[in-house]
Amino acid sequence: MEVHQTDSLQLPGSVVAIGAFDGVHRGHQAVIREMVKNSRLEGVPSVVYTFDRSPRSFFQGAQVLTTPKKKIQLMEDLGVNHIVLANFDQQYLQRTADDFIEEVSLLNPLRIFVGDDFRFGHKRTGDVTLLKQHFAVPPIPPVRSMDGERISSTRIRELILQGKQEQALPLLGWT
Ligand SMILES: Cc1cc2nc3c(=O)[nH]c(=O)nc-3n(C[C@H](O)[C@H](O)[C@H](O)COP(=O)(O)O)c2cc1C
Ligand SMILES: Nc1ncnc2c1ncn2[C@@H]1O[C@H](COP(=O)(O)OP(=O)(O)OP(=O)(O)O)[C@@H](O)[C@H]1O
Repeated sequence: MEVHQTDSLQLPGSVVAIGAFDGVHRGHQAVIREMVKNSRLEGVPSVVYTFDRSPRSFFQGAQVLTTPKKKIQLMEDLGVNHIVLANFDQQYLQRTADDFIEEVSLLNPLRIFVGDDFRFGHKRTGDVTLLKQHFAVPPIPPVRSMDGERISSTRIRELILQGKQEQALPLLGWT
């Protein structure tokens, strides 16, 4: 697996998943597995586009579940071919939604895997409706825990803060 900075990777075809993926929890794993499976079927490389720091930690000071190093290792274990690791800093977050679409276009994605609530670009102006005007975006079914609740990084952070590690760890699914 190769790790790239922003704007440095160009591919003639690919399948891409985008997101913070903090914790690489069971929901993230399902998305990435589906993306890797799809890339193999299509015979193109799989790419995860993510950030060195989760936007939620940058803006809201949220606890970080996985360091970039751990995130990269977990992605590698899932069979991902390329990671684009953007430095999520003041300069990067000024990029507009169109700038982001232009960068992702360098990967020539056949499909982009993102959830319905995915936002991108300065002040979160880009959404899935805009992304769908440029790329094919298949639906992603939510992965839920036994109690029926959607697994999320936020929920795992809350459980850890409440000292409920025994409930948080099974949601991560790699410890
Ligand atoms: C180019 C770019 C610029 C962004 N700028 C902002 C921003 O100005 N304000 C903000 O709250 N989030 C910004 N974000 C973060 C997104 O809102 C979102 O958290 C991120 O794309 C990860 O998506 P996810 O939360 O679905 O994993 C930006 C994201 C990208 C890719
Ligand atoms: N439980 C889940 N089931 C299916 N897809 C998921 C699940 N959780 C996250 N994803 C998808 O994984 C990608 C990355 O998501 P993201 O990093 O925003 O995770 P999150 O757990 O929702 O984070 P947060 O709680 O911090 O918002 C998105 O495309 C999102 O839709």
